[in-house]
Amino acid sequence: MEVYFQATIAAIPPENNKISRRSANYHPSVWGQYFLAYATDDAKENVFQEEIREVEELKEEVRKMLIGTPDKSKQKMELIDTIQRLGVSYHFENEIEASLQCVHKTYYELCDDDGNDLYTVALRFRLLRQQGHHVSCDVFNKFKNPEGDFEKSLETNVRGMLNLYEAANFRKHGENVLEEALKFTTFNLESMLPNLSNFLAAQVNKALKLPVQKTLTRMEARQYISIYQQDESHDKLLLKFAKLDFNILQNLHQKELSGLTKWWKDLDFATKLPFARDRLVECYFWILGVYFEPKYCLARRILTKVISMTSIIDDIYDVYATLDELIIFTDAIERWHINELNQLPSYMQHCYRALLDVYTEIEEEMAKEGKSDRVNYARSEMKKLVRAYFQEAKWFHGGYVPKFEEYMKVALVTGAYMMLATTSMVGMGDIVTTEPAFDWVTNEPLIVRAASVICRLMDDMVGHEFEQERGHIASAVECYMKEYGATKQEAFNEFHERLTNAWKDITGECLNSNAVPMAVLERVLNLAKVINLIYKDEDGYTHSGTKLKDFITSVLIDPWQGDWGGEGKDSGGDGKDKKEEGMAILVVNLVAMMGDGCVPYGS
Ligand SMILES: CC(C)=CCC/C(C)=C/COP(=O)(O)OP(=O)(O)O
Repeated sequence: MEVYFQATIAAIPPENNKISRRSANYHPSVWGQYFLAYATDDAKENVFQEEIREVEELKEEVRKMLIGTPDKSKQKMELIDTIQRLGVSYHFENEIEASLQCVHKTYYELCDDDGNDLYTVALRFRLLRQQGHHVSCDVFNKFKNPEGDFEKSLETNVRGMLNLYEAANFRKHGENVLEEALKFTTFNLESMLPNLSNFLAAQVNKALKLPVQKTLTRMEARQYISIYQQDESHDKLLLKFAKLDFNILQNLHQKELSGLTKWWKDLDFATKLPFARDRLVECYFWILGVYFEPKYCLARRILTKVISMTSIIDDIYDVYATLDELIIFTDAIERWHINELNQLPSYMQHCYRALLDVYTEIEEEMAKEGKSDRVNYARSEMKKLVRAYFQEAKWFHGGYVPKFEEYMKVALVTGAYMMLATTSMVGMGDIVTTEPAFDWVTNEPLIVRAASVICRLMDDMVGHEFEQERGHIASAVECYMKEYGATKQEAFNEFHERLTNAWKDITGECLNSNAVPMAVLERVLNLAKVINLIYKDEDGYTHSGTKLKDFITSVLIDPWQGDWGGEGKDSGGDGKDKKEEGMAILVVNLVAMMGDGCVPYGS
């Protein structure tokens, strides 16, 4: 590595006194210090002991309901699906896994018994694949006529069609029957949409926009609770439990975010590095998509700090720094030692110190569990990322447009998903076995490459025009168009195909999880889901005042209001006012309730 940097330094002229810098004019933070207000308050927490007891009781009732429903029945499948969509399945992981294993063992007989009940066959298929169990898609062939087309009679079966659509989204490569099913169901669901009741139309619309395969648990819970309570046959107890649990998790997350806001405020990047995106809350939401469960609070805190630092570093490389400064900065990160500080310009010093501090803190945390060796993997991935940032900076400053594959080789790293996938495992506790799991993830397994492809292509498709205007390295779009003499539309068509393939790769890898546990694969899958949510149609992270602000409000600010039984309403509207309405601040002592060793930040 050192030889590489010496050679580069020699080729670069000395620093110019008149430095011309780019600017991206990023908007300031949407949130400022809003979440500081949610700091832990012991006095308030004690007030809600009653709610804690109630939720615990409801949880046990739901558990009984789950255990009491026969494993192989259609009712059990529906109950599991509802529990998962309501966002409460993390309480019943063992019960659900045991039940689905049981179904998996007799899968083909069960599908035979279902006859032509498409709804149940498709639901079972999806639930099993979602859980990482491989089952064959041949079970759908029986719904085709002798000509090889799906039966015409299915076209009026909305619920069957909807389940087949959701199942088909869990296809891997080479599953033609599912390819056909996806086309068939998408076309028919779109055509029947104007004639459906409001209740069904809401479900179909939601599925067409985002299939279950790509939904994030907290976002899905927020939306599905609304849908479920409109279903006349809904279970009141389950609905109440889902709403209360949503509020409790929201409260835990608010408190975590309060602690992180304090950390961010003290760093004061907004003043010291005003050219950079100030997006702590958006970064926390990103990582909340990766893991929301209380047991991952340490992992969440680690990864939020790392992604927030990455965002700043990305802007240093992409927007502000001169190439000369980047040479020294890249070298300093490679050496990773506080002694490097003095040679850096003062704005870089601030970032460098904060970066080293974050990893030192992680190391100290992990040492308590005897797992500090994991941090070496994370640090080395950060160095790899920064080397790739530097490579892109050299391309930009040299006016070089790489060939498409040459670009992708570097840009898959600069998307940061390889680094984040590795770092996501650091704080996950004993589910990760240090050596095999970290050796696996740092060797760029297919699932991590596929998530990186999704990240890079989605980012470049929505961001390339804005970036080119202010001066930025050629993106995948420009590289592809230049190399192949293609139009923008042709480039986009190619990228859409690559995105579809990447999702199939991810599904396939989740069904072959021999190398690492499903809990680890899920983090990578979730990273892909987050970029898909935030970067669909626009760069919602950089321009975070619209779409992403609404997502954050719905998951992190608006609680569910009273009337837990049936007609409870989605609070909507201004979260701050609602927050002050009593139940809105469900200040619960989560440490006591979850009993999982989760310590809120700062305590
Ligand atoms: C996944 C991570 C690290 C998220 C943090 C924020 C970030 C760097 C987003 C991509 O920004 P960008 O569109 O400027 O990225 P790039 O410069 O790589 O195109």
